[in-house]
Amino acid sequence: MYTIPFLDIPPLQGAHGVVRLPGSKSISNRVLLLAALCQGATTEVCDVLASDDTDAMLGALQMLGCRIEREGSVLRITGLQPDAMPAQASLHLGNAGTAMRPLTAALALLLGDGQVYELTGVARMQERPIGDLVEALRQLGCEIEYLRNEGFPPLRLRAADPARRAGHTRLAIRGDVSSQFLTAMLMALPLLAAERAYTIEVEGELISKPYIAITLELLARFGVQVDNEQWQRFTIPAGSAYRSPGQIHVEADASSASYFLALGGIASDAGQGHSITIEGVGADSIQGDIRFAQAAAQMGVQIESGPNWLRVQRGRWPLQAIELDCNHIPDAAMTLAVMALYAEGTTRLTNIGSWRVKETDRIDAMAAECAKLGARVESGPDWIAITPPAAGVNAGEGAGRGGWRAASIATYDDHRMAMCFSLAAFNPAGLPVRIEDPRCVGKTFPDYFETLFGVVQALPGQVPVICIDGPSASGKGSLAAAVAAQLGYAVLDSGALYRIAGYAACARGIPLHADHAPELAQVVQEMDVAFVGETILLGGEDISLKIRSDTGSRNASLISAIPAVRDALLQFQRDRARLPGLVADGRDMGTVVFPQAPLKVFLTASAEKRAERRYKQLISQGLSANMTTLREELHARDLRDSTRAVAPLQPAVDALSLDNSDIGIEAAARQVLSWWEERRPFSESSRP
Ligand SMILES: Nc1ncnc2c1ncn2[C@@H]1O[C@H](COP(=O)(O)OP(=O)(O)O)[C@@H](O)[C@H]1O
Ligand SMILES: Nc1ccn([C@@H]2O[C@H](COP(=O)(O)OP(=O)(O)O)[C@@H](O)[C@H]2O)c(=O)n1
Repeated sequence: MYTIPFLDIPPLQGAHGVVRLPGSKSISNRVLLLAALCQGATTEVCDVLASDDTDAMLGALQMLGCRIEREGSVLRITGLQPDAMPAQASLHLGNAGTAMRPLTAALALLLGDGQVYELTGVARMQERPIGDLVEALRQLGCEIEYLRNEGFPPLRLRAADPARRAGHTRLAIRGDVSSQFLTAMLMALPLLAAERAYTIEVEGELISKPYIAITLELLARFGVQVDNEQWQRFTIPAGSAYRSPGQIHVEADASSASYFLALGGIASDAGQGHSITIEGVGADSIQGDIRFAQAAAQMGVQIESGPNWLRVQRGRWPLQAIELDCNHIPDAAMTLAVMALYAEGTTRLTNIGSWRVKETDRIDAMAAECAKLGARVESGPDWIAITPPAAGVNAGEGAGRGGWRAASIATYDDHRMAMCFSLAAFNPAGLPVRIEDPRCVGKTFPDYFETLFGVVQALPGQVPVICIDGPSASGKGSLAAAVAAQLGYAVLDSGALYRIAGYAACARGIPLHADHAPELAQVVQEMDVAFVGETILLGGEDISLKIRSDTGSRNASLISAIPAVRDALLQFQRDRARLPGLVADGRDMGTVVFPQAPLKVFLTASAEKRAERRYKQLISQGLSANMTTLREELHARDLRDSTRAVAPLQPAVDALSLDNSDIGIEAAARQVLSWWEERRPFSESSRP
């Protein structure tokens, strides 16, 4: 997961490969609660989603006394025993609607005398309505107080008054704000239905029926058969009780699949034999969002499917604009809005009023961010219409007047905003896209960007590379790591490669001399190197520290002067340029390996400072060091590195110099990041 302030996605071109998606959030949180409501029984839940929202549910269940054991991808959950639940509890449910609503209902019915529970969440959760659910529960005699604003969490629950509850077996609930209210009641009422039936009347048109279908399907798997009369009246028969299915499998998230269905339709060129295969969810899914596939197909995407897989390719191109009532796919419909950026004509999505009460007001958010990209957007209380930017780059100010603009996309703490807008990186203008606060995908798909980068290709030469070259111990490695951490980029420590090469050659007894160039190049080609975090393995042997010794440094400097060795390492280094970007440090990153890099830094520090730093570094690593020999060695190495015939240490003509003798690593990183920012197109162009 990228836990950085923003993630820049370079312009992308193609997509091909296989993705396995994480478990469905809707199924995971329902199953976790249902398993917890099977008193005393143990349920094995396989492939449950690991995310912020499921963590919120699991944390709450654990606090209530539920036993939860994890073994690989299986969670073993032993149901709550009401008499063993704590007298008081305060549950923080983040921004997880799928935890807040059903837990409110189930706990309101479960609480016994003297028990008092408080349920709260993040600020946005405190703006998400829950009044209709509370009203429904109050019809059953439940005691629920609003602790801040009427109609919104946080809530305080106390035991229901049995006298007031008696005789109430019918209740009404609104169905037109959030289907989660009905889901919550459907999951809670079986706790009361041992002796009498309960009936729920839905007031108003029921939105998001597919989510209710998931609820009913899962209730059936846990032994409760609900009678569904036309989606308007639901009866939980007398004698209902939860029974653990023993084991249950969570299918992959169909809403998450929408991004990859769109991706294939936008970027997997069938002519080149490219496709995106999605594993873990398929045609027989119980999730309503699987019907996103039909909407995508309507826009021209080619989709094949089987029981547990989907395969997708680009069909019609550009995509076809559509007009669609999206009530059946409220979450996945956001992906259609971004696909609309690649369609011919205006796409109009209607009946999406529920977008306004989700993680953010998604209609406003979607409108604002599509406009930043240059699209023309209109919207109303429950609809949005998007006309894509013209194909070129927008030179002027203002949205909707011309071509594409490089935008910094605000994500409003909404995972779906972040995932949707990653697809804007395929814009025909070849502009990068900045996704602010990419960590928000943790709500349902923590590794979304990693999964995306695993199957997409950047435009040739468009993976950003920042080069940091300079003399020994000037701080290149530290600076590269600090800059890369801020941007979510990988690091190439090219010096380590020469150190490893020197070590490998010595281990084979080959003199580090130009006379042995062919054998040395051969050794380099055969090196079996693995980088595991900070650890470097050569043929399985941990050589991380050994190559940092004085001898390791000298050997690296000697072998690196041999052209055949440098040639042998060239492609390997270039191949490290991977999405979303790379920071490369060494001697010739800017001059030889990545001559086209958009930012090259030549890092220096005084000889005295460098010797001191290296001395301290070696001592702290437990290696021996002597200041006098270190100074001499550094001097000799600088001389050798900068006077050798091939790829000598020297600044690239377009490199920026940074002397960090008197500034720390953080200040140096700030300087490099500010140079980098100057080279990014977002600051001028993303003003709406
Ligand atoms: N700006 C700085 N100020 C103080 N110490 C630094 C600075 N930059 C790096 N160092 C320290 O100097 C040592 C050498 O830095 P390193 O990044 O390994 O240099 P290089 O990769 O250029 O050989 C490390 O112990 C590091 O913590
Ligand atoms: N791109 C590079 C990186 C390192 N090298 C060589 O490899 C040696 C060790 O590199 P390093 O970056 O680990 O050295 P330090 O700066 O850490 O002392 C250098 O002295 C160079 O001779 C190179 O020739 N080209």
